Amino acid sequence: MIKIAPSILAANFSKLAEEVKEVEQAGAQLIHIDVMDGHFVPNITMGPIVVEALRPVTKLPLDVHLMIENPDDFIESFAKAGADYITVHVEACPHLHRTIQLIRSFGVKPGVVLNPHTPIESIQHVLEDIDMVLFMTVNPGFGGQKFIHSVIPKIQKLSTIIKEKGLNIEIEIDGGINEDTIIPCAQAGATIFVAGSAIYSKEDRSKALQDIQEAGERAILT
Ligand SMILES: O=C(CO)[C@@H](O)[C@H](O)COP(=O)(O)O
Ligand SMILES: [Co+2]
Repeated sequence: MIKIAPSILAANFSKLAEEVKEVEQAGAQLIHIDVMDGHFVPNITMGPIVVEALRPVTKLPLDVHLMIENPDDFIESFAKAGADYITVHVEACPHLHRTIQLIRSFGVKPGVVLNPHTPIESIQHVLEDIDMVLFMTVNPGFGGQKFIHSVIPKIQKLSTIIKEKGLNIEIEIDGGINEDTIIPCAQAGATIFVAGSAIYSKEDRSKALQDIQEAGERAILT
């Protein structure tokens, strides 16, 4: 099954609650929250108070993507604010196994994010400990960028390893996802797709979301 996680980075922040409710009604399965610190990535966005404010607004899982240095310092705050998934960049975690344990200690599902150039070998020793791998298909920091196709072989490779080992890990894709780019990612084995501008820039968000989801579902049937 193909799940869509709209990224609120592309939403209208002056009415964020309505923007979240709209995509929930349209059939979204998660809400993706992009946290940027101006150090790990060249942009600043939102912190735990936004997660806390959105928690009562939706029943959907909150998928918190931390693009920050020293994520260990903020995991408790995001967990207590209501995150369901917390994903950390392998490039920002010198003690990745400890960070994953810390996330799980708060009852939150841990995930690891790989930048487009980062090999999957960097996470091979934590695969038993995580619930999600998030592949960046743009360089993190901004919405509305162009999808990087060279990530697809990595998705295929990890998907094969997950099947061979019988692991229960979701593969999520983030960056430049639309009706066309979802196709090779779904065929490579990904199941969760973040979409920011491809949903929130459209007048009919419901149709945009459903078109992307249907394109992904068609891709795995053919
Ligand atoms: O994490 C990020 C960017 O760093 C993403 O979640 C973007 O917010 C996705 O936006 P689109 O590429 O779908 O517009
Ligand atoms: Co993201």
